[in-house]
Amino acid sequence: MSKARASMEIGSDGVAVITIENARINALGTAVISGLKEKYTEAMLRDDVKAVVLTGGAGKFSCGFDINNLFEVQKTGNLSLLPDVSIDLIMKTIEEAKKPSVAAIHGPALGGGLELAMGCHARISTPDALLGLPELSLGVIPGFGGTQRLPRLVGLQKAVKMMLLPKPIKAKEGYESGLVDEIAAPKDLLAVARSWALQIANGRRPWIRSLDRKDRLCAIYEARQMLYASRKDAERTAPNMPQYQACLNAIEEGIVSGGYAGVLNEARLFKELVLSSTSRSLVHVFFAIRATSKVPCFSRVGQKPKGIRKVAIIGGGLMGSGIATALILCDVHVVLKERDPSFRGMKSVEANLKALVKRSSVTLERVSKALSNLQCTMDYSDFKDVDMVIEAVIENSALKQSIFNEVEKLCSPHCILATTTSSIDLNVVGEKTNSQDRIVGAHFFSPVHLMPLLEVVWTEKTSPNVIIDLIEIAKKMRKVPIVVKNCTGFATNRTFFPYHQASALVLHLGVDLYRIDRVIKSFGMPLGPFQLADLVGYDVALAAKEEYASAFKGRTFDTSLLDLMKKDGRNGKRNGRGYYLHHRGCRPKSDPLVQPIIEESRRRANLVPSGKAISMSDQDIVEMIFFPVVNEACRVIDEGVVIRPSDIDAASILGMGFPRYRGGLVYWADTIGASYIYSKLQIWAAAYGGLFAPSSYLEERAKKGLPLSLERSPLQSSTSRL
Ligand SMILES: C[C@H](O)CC(=O)SCCNC(=O)CCNC(=O)[C@H](O)C(C)(C)COP(=O)(O)OP(=O)(O)OC[C@H]1O[C@@H](n2cnc3c(N)ncnc32)[C@H](O)[C@@H]1OP(=O)(O)O
Repeated sequence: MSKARASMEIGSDGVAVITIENARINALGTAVISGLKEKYTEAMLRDDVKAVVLTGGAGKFSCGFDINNLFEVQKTGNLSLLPDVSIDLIMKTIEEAKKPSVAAIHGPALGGGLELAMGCHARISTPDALLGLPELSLGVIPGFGGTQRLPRLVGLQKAVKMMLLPKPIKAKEGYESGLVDEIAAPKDLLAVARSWALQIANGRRPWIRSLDRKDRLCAIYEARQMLYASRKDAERTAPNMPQYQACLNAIEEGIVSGGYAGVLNEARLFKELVLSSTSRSLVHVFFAIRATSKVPCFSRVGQKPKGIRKVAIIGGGLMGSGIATALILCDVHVVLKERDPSFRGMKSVEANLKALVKRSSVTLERVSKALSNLQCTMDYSDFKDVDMVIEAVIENSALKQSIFNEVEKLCSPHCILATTTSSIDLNVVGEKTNSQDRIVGAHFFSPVHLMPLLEVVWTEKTSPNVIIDLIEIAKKMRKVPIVVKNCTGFATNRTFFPYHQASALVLHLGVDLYRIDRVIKSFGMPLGPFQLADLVGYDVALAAKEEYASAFKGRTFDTSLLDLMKKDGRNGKRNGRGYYLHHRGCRPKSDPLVQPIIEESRRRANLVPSGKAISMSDQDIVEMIFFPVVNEACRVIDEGVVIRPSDIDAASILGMGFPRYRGGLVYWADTIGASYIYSKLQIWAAAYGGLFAPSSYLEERAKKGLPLSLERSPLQSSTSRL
């Protein structure tokens, strides 16, 4: 790994090329920032330098301020660890310098990286460049002048969109919106940038300081109207995220009081936000998500993935067709085996792709390329040269066993045998094969082509090579892989099974169903538990309930609610009648006719013999529903089902929709404290039984005053092999 620094090369044309160099992504850490300051100062002093080209090494411009530094500031609370980049480096040293700078951008120019480029007097970019200000996703706002320069370069509307929906744009869009001045082929990038720099120095092109520009800004009253609308939108779509309103305030201040005042105000707001709980949570999530694929045993032995190019999928149902869609979109050749000659799976893949085009997630060109990777079949003749088979048939152990028994004979001895089961023991699935070392679980979340999580499930017999290959393919599919040990429900579903049970219990204590959904939604979940149950369907919920009841005896809450709902002809969204009434194209509506069913279920459960509803605050509801979930997460950690506690944070956000700004389930629990959670669970366990019984891990952490997220040392860990 190269040293973090800025290097400088001075050409005979009088152009100094200053290059940001920091590992793979050129993060702007303190060494790079002081290096840039030093090289710029030298370039300004030297008579043989007429102009500067600023670029990044290793095919990337810069992915922004080093997030490790943000974390350090949050950990210590020491704001003086933040270097003065905005005023000292970008404004005074680059933008107001006596020699012009041109940014030569390739690869990502994100956050502080793009802000550096906007401080230059022109920007040349290769077509592959990615330009964006994703700071809001870290709970802060752009802090190197981005809230001021971007609107001045691309106009207010575009700038607000780029900051609030922090999805980077490509060079072409950057050029069309005025952010990029010219697009150059990678081989010509430096030459074109040099030529621009010299032309600006010679007065043959305008010397433009972005912060001084006014031509792209609209009148103040118009800007205020636009920002007001964005504020209203953000109040709805990003509640509990102060960075959205702060960003809009920062932009407005710059429009009203001018760029310099805007930059000063932005720096002040940035510092406030860095120390906010939202930013701390989001920075934690940034690292938690990236940590999931770091599996200690692989780094120890240095295993490398073999590369999966061709995959066979058995079953073209919802799961199989979703996996096929995701794979062909990342250029993996897929053989989709179906039983039905009408190839319904193929039609579902086409429908998935069509929906993605409608959402503007993919282009038609990409769709036709993806479809050329798909081959449909009804037999196993094309399985000989596949690198991996993914079985995606119904949850039936005998069927799965016979499939793998057959497939084992047809495929190469190195072919990975993956099952999508969410409930059957992997050892049982592979029982009829001689290839238990190649059997692995690929637990996708539905809809597969949209959901970002993949649980990679291993047994004692799974070979580490197989796991590393699955991690690799997950990353290729742009999914976050979480490596989990084989157990009922794996990590995510198992952790969240008490969520539904506790919600039902709260309902049976007399709390209104729709209130529970409202409270949980305002906590930040995308849907309340009962609306979710309608969406998933009752058969799935009933099957899961049975499974958990037998796997985790004495820890479940038994009610007849779902049976009564089904008896009344209700099956959730599937037939339009559940806890809610579902009509196509309309929001789900509460249904008063559900109340007698609930009453009957309450009567049977007899949790409150007096029949008088227990009075609960919104906080009580949240705690009673989520603390048992935290408790189960403790067991999952303790049993070594996940590699590290933060894997649960990533899984809870990506698989279950736990609010990202709360940092994930375990992180959130630690903000409350193990001992409080433990004491609450003890009280509820005494009153309502095993669903709430505190786990030994929680008890230990509570009594020792330790956070739940504190990792055990490897020697103490109960993780057996990974
Ligand atoms: C003051 C300023 O306004 C504030 C800022 O600039 S805040 C920073 C704003 N920038 C960002 O948010 C960019 C964040 N990074 C990304 O979006 C993506 O990492 C990327 C598009 C650059 C690359 O994506 P991808 O190729 O999938 O690789 P990814 O796994 O995400 O990252 C590779 C490594 O770079 C690290 N990394 C990425 N951006 C980083 C950053 N800005 N600081 C520190 N590390 C960073 C990741 O942690 C990861 O490290 P690891 O290998 O040890 O896990």
